[in-house]
Amino acid sequence: MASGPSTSTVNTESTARAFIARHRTLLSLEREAEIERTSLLLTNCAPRLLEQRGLALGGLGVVSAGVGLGGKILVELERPVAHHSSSLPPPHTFRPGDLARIEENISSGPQKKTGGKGKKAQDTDSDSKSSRAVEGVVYKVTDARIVIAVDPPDSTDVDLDLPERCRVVKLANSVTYDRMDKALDHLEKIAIPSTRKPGDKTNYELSPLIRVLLAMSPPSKPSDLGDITFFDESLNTSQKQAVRFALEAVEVACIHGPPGTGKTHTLIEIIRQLTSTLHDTAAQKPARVLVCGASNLSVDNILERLLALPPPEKGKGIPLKITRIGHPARVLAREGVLEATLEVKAGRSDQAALAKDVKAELDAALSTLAGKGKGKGAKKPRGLERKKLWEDVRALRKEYRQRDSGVVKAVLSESQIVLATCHTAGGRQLRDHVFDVAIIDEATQALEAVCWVPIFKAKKLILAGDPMQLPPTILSLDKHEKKSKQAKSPESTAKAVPQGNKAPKLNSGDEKRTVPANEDDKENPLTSSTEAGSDSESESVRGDTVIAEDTTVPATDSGEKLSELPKQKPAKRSRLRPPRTLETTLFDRLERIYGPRIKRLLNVQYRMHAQICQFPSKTLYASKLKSHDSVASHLLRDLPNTTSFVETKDEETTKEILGTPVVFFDTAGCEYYERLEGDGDEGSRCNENEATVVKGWTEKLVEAGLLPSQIAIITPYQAQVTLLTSLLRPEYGAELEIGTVDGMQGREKDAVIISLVRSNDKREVGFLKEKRRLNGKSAYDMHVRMSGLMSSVAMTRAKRHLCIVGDSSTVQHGGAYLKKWLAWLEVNADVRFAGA
Ligand SMILES: Nc1ncnc2c1ncn2[C@@H]1O[C@H](COP(=O)(O)OP(=O)(O)OP(=O)(O)O)[C@@H](O)[C@H]1O
Repeated sequence: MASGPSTSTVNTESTARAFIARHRTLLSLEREAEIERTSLLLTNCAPRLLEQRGLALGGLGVVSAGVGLGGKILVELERPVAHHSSSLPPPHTFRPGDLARIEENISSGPQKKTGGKGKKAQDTDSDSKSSRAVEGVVYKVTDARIVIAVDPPDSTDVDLDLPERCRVVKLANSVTYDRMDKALDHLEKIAIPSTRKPGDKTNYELSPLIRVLLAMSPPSKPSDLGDITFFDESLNTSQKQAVRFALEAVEVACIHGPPGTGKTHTLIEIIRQLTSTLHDTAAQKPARVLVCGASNLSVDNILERLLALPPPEKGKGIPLKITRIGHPARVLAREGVLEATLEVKAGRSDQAALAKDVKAELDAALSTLAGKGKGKGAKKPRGLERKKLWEDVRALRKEYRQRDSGVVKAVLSESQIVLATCHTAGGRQLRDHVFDVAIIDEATQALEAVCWVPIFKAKKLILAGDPMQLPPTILSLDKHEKKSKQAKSPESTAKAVPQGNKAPKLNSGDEKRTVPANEDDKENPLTSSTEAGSDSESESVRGDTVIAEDTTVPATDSGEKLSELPKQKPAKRSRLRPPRTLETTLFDRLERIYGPRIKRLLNVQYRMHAQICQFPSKTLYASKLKSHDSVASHLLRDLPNTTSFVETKDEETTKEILGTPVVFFDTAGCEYYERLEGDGDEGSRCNENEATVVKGWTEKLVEAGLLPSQIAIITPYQAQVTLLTSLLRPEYGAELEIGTVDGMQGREKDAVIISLVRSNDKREVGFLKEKRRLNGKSAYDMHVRMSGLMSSVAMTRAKRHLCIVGDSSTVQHGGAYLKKWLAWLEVNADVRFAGA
């Protein structure tokens, strides 16, 4: 009798099938949302509308266009003052790494598609022959300028042909989605063998790591590494525990690093331990490590720190061979960092010189074919001569490709540590490379599908992140979510959030998660067939409850051995469940499946004054987040640049301005009402009186000796950012950071001022109608941003001083979390009457 697949295999396969199908659906919605946002460019959309939505910057002039970055041309653009009242562009969404097109500025009317030289944009409009367009990658964005890195024109003798007045428009980037789709296809073939094509010879290994990630097997018992000699002895106990945990885990380890707790510090030690040549014994070999991050910034942050490590002492190991993969425009332009890029390293090798020669020959042949060969009056060759030249071109192209990929292979094969963003790890350069360990930093900001790209290349996975900070930005979320939330008032959302000490799941994501699945969900075959009501969102693992269970072991400074840890209760549920939204990250999911045993919490923070840390620690980290002695009592008055103020002013004045960690300017009763900027759904809020209070406090801080670069102003509304920028930039310049919370994640400042904006006689805060003006954030998202995200990200940026300006009587109606925060402020902050 032929034996068919067992019932458990069928069950496992059907679970995997539902999981992958759900991911595919969500990703295709997300891709659609992204295209919808940028497809405005491909429709007859007025440039003004694109600019309003932050997707285009018009009226720019080319300042310079020089070669840099591994042969790319850096085109620097700015707003000429002759044509504009201010050289500062309006708020926009351009960030380094974005795909963008430089095109001729057409002052009004529908957008025209343009052809162009260099890397040509698609020319779909025959009327636009006169206009030129070039595509590239945003390299740098400053207050007044934007720099785009573009490929040089194909032909060596043609300069970039750029219009005099330009517009830069943002383009949809489909590569990331393609790679995620590919990763899901690959996963499907691994998990469900019947989906493989007949004759497919690819090795689809269902490795122990993948089994654990798909909840097919529990994680193996950790190995016992015995005593560990730490490279960095200054690591604190929780960091050492996390290092040991990551090294001893067989398949997967998660490191939970709240703000300023040395997540990167810890990762560096892990990388050093993994790659140490001191471990080159029969039992333990130096590992080959792929280090990825959700963003280029996180990757470069690690790269910079690795490059700054001292070389090993003589006879104690060999220097690490490190290579960074990525478009040079996306790599941090700092000394050393660019040197470690594949492009620069490959360009330096001997083989590269040969490849260059071939490229020169190829370019010359192409020029001749185009009738631009050397010598006066060169003509296009014809007949046999032309045929022969084309044959040469084909042969040269082949040779160039071979030589070029040979160069890349040579550099990468000798690299022990390779760094890339998750999706770049899916590029052709790493096609046949395998690694012992993949590390993903900022894993709580990465979509799960993109994490699978590096996972397939490794045997073991280490994730680092903080599930209490901003989740990945999801554009498609609001479409589905809005429907379910519109029926709900902020108050009803607040009710859904448990109060008190019991199980206050109050965090950046929780407010979304507290909303139960609605009728839409029930009707949705995807969610209903997969128990929409019991998926990872409604069973959120974030918040105090889970962190309270975190495995923080009474420790010695050497860090505990995992094998000695008390046995933990197995997690109640260990099933692979299709996610309801893409906001459920791999980190979240693993925590839900395996419980706290899958992670270690770093519990000492090195950033905030203890009082600034108190509220987030209590509400987001179950009071486990402690302040290191070196920062627990640090104040602005301890900064060297405030010394002369301290020495010349009386104690009361010094304390008022420089000696108070948390100040709350409460505008309740002042009638400092907000204003809706723009019309209807397109509008954003601002509050002029609040902006005046912010300005006044900034002035006081600067008068007391603070540098503008030591201050950040954060507010949830783009209109308030614009207003504050116009009030403060002329005086303090770009050094003073003013922005929404998104740009501040992972950053810190000595003083942070938060302007809450909302103030109205209806006491209304939630479900704001700020449409996708800046980050594709929806009405619902703005509500969340006012509450959980504001706290977990905005307030944890401050090192020595946090100042909040807002109307307590309005803002406390913005949900349970804000209410709790304002109550905490009333008791713990120095509350000052804003109207005074
Ligand atoms: N063991 C330690 N001893 C002293 N200082 C430390 C230690 N660990 C981290 N720090 C300091 O804490 C700060 C934050 O460290 P790091 O940048 O590694 O943290 P992070 O968790 O990655 O930060 P973020 O909150 O930005 O994600 C740095 O100034 C670092 O020098």
